[in-house]
Amino acid sequence: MGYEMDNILITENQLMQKVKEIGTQIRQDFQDEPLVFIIVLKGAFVFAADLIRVLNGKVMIDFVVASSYGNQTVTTGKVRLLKDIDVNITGKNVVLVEDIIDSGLTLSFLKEHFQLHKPKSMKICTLLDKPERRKVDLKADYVGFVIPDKFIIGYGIDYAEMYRNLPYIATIKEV
Ligand SMILES: O=P(O)(O)OC[C@H]1O[C@H](OP(=O)(O)OP(=O)(O)O)[C@H](O)[C@@H]1O
Ligand code: HPA
Ligand SMILES: [Mg+2]
Repeated sequence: MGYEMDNILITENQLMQKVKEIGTQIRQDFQDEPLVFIIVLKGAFVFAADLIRVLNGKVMIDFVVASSYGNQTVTTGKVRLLKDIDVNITGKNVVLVEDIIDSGLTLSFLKEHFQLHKPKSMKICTLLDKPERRKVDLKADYVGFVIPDKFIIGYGIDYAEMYRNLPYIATIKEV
């Protein structure tokens, strides 16, 4: 038993349009204040690469690597922080950039982790939100698309490390 791509859920054009909208909104909210984007790898790398290029003004970026799914379609429940940030975020406006919030465990772990650094503000920006599967109470400040309870792939997001290269978001089916 395995999985393969099923239907396209969000097209390349829809993604581009939404990324522009989110970028405009963030800049409007912070005006000309400098921002630090913390990008949650691996999944958020494609979304973040597009997002930072539609954002005007001063933007610093850094990366964390967090993993909790492995080769499964359900969370292991254990978030492993494989790489932490290098930049100093104390007193800075921070935006955590994620590809998807599903159970919410990854971001609630990271949010708590970064609050210890005492940033000036911390916002959560996610391309996709799957609220039906939440295990912890977590809300994002910027959400691209609210999606149904289906395992998705593409645009940086994987199943067992595959499919990150797809330019769209698709569902998978069991075969
Ligand atoms: O809300 P949650 O249930 O925690 O799920 C969301 C997280 O799961 C995925 O990461 P994953 O652990 O698959 O690592 P990856 O980014 O390297 O694919 C995704 O990129 C998010 O970081
Ligand atoms: O739907 C998903 N697809 C891929 N990775 C994920 N991590 C959390 N939810 C998902
Ligand atoms: Mg993954």
